Amino acid sequence: MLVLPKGVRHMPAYLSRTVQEELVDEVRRIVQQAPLFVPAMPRTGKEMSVRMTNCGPLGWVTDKEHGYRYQPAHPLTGAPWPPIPDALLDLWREVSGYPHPPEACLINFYTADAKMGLHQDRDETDFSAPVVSVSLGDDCLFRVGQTTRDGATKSFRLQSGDVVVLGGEGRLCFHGVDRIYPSTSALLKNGGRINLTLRRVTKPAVTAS
Ligand SMILES: O=C(O)CCC(=O)C(=O)O
Ligand SMILES: [Fe+2]
Repeated sequence: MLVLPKGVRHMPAYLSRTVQEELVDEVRRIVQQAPLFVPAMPRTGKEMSVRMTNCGPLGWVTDKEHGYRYQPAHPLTGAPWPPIPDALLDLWREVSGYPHPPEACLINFYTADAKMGLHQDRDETDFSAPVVSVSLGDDCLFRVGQTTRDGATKSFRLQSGDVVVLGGEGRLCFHGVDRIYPSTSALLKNGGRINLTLRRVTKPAVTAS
């Protein structure tokens, strides 16, 4: 049995094929309004291999000049990001254990040769909310480590419809995508993998009771 760090949950086949197809349709609609952009690393300007867009009140972006950040508008069009689809808000309510909605949904698109290096998700101010991530399309080899970069890592395959939650002690675990397995899913007509990552960015305002 694969034992994951505390707070890291892998839920295989969590989403039905019907819900996966609905989400792909939603992503198509989002990409029409908020086109995929090429993220670049801070300072070096080195381009990442994934293509990205977002939905939600905030979107995660990165470029050479200003680095990793969240902003309410698309970096190329300046338009607000489209709303997060209800199916994803439902998923967040089911699995997050967090009483406030997510603010950002990063949409990563991987072609057959794309990957994502080991990193922590730490551009948010509220780490008490988990990161909830959905896989659609081709399988990938996902790697999860500890909260330090040199900690031991475990690798496992993510398939279309799988959900991963990084929460609690696992919220800041290093993770990345080592490779895509081409032609392992028929969900996306032209192949590739879509990853949807839901995050709470800001601490909710304290309301008087
Ligand atoms: O594609 C994935 O499964 C992970 C994506 C990710 O870690 C991120 O966007 O921060
Ligand atoms: Fe991440």
